[in-house]
Amino acid sequence: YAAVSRQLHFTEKMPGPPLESKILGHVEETMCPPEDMPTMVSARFKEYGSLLRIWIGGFPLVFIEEGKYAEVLFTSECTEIKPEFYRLLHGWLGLGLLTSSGPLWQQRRKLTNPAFHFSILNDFCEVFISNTLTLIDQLRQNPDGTFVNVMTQMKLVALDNICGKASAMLMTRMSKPWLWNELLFFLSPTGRKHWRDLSTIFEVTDMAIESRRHMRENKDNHLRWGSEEFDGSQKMAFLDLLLEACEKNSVSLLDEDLRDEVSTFMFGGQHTTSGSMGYTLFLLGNHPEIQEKCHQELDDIFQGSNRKPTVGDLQKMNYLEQVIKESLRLFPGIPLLGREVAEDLQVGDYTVPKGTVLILSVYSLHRDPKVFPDPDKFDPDHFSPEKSAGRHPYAYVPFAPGPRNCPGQKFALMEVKVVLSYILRNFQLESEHELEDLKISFALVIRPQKDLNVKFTRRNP
Ligand code: HEM
Repeated sequence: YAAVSRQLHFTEKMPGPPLESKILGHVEETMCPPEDMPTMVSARFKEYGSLLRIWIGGFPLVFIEEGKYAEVLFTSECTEIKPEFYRLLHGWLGLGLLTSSGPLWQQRRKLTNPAFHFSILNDFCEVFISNTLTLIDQLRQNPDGTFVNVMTQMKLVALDNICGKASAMLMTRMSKPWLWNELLFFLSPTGRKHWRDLSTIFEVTDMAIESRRHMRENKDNHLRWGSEEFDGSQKMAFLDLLLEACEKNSVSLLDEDLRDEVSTFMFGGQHTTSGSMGYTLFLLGNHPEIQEKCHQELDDIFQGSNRKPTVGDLQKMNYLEQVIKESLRLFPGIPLLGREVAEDLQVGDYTVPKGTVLILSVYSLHRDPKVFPDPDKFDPDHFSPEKSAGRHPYAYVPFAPGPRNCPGQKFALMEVKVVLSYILRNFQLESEHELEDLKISFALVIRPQKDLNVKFTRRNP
């Protein structure tokens, strides 16, 4: 009670909608369906400014949308804790890297960090290329001139659909406070459906772990990673790092822990990346002049050859990189980032008391007209070297800065570049809908409300 009154004391001073009931708080925000969330959040910031508080079920939430506030959030040592609402993901991601906090998170982060070393990334380039060639073959099977939903097409494995549903469930659950209780949730029809989706996900993750374990046990099966012998290599993908740690007993990892981490990487690595590719294709499909500049850049690099890209080629795709960054600005994979404040924290003129949840709306931050003039326009020049120079370092944070940033960001950028450059070398894109007509929802990831249909017409590289 003392902690709640203290939070009330400090947060009452902040701008925000009037508090009619301290118990229920701002129920309309809680009950807001995911598709109304972007409008609701923007309207609140417009009304109260770039720092505001709301109360939900007796707890304050402080929303922020400006680079200077984001800087405080991500540079403070007391903001490594994931808020209570991440608990709603525990049934799926358990206490994996994304959802855990404290010493457990520190240990796992340290353990998996080497999996993102640049030498590992370079090895992955080949994997991306071979998957993309399959995708290009699939796209070629669509007759020229038919529209394809790019979000479905970019989901390179069917499982991603289920991951999408499981993540959307988090928002549905957040909008129905009676489903926050685990027992009530799992007794409800929505909860039972969620469990069925999760068991499919778990079947696949368990299979992946088992088959990798089996491969490791049969070292004579010529299993190689990159160019080095598998068991003598320092270059290991993340699952190998975890399995090796289990074999050497250097950390204690139960089968459930392995499953949590595999699910976390599957969710973190797949859904966000396929989303970024889908939005970028859609945006290029309704901006022919920008698409033409990408074609030009790629034609200059490949000179009419259909050879595979090298890591060096990818580094030369500067304009395509600007396009990808701009697409992540407009549609950041994770639109809202939450952190619990472990100590009182001074944010601007206000003290955010210990235990309060701070939520950065990355979506609103990235559309700040003071930083990105004409913020709703798709303009890759926002990321030209000249325009990027001197920009507030926390004005653009699609991968979240600070100690809990995305470990897979380089991996993701490389994957997106490989896939998009291949598609652009082979096809001309045309989107069915205009950018202005695109409505999005805030699930755990950002989702389009309608299919993003794009026409792929073959072109000669
Ligand atoms: C365009 C693609 C991606 C975007 C936009 C993205 C974005 C993010 C963001 C914003 C966070 C912070 C989440 C939070 O604090 O709640 C995060 C965390 C994370 N991401 Fe990514 N991500 C992408 C791709 C990837 C990939 C490819 C992987 C793995 C291969 C990955 C693995 C993770 C993990 C494990 C975390 C949790 C890190 C921690 O809490 O220590 N992500 N990502």
